[in-house]
Amino acid sequence: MSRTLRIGTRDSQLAVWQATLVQNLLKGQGVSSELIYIKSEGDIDTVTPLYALGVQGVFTRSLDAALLSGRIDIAVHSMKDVPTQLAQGIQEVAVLERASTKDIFVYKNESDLAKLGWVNGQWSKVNREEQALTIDHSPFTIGTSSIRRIAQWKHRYPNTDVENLRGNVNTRLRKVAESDWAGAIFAAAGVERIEVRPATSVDLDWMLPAPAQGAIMIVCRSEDAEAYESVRPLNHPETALCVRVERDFLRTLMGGCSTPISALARIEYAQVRFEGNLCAPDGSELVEIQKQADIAFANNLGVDAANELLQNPRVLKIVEAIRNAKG
Ligand SMILES: NCc1[nH]cc(CCC(=O)O)c1CC(=O)O
Repeated sequence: MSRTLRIGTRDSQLAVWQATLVQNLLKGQGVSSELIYIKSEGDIDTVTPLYALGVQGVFTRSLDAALLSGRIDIAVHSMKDVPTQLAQGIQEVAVLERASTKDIFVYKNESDLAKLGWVNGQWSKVNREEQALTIDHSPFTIGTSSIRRIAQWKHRYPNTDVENLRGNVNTRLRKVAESDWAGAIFAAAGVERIEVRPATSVDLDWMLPAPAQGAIMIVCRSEDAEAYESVRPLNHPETALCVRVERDFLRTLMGGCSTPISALARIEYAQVRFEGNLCAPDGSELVEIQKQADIAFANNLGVDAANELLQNPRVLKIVEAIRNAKG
């Protein structure tokens, strides 16, 4: 293809890193491209918690508009920020091989880790009631604006105060460093890609990530067959399958991003192993599910897991609580 593809990206360091990766991969396929920077609503308002911005796709809508108006040919997204329902006229082209899916806790004082149950380099089982006692009377504050992280954290550690923490990865790292909080939660993929993961951090193995966390998605206009053909070879089928299962789970339970719904699918020995959960926004309830299927039969795994959960009256109550919290 002789055309130079215009790659739309947000201008945060992480977004540019991801778009440059795509540019380099395309170059390897003999496809030339240039980066076009587009500001998103999520970058302009860096104060309001994401779940309170009230619209879906705060990081993706201006890139969608740039695609549809022909200013750019493809857009590169952190896939977990992309609404499960793509905008009309836009299609998924490729999902790159996934990086770490984990959430991590960036802490200030090592002594706080023991209170959280991190003993001898691993997470011990904690019991909500015992935990309530452990960090009772010593105010324990963490930073995050993710309703999903807040709910899972508070489910495990009920006596935590959570402070709003918005902005791109670098801004958030600086805010934590300047705060008097115990620490804050980040996606490992984000801090590892741009090589700013602090040594004072631990993987939150007990927390399930956002659907599609750690995956990069490339989209183009639905009718742009040429862009599709050029970019499609970058697709990593195993990652694409796993993130589709995770997003099916989210969409079937209740469409929308920034909900306290988590999901992770992994391929091991030709099996897709799926884990998902949903939480009441205040962390008081958590219901989880695990399911697996042979790769060849895994297409409906996310939908099936969600439908199985929806048979449970506790789940229906949580879904209701999530809807009301968003009201
Ligand atoms: N919502 C912001 C966002 N979108 C993607 C990432 C990190 C990279 C990824 O998870 O793919 C982050 C930062 C974070 O959650 O700490």
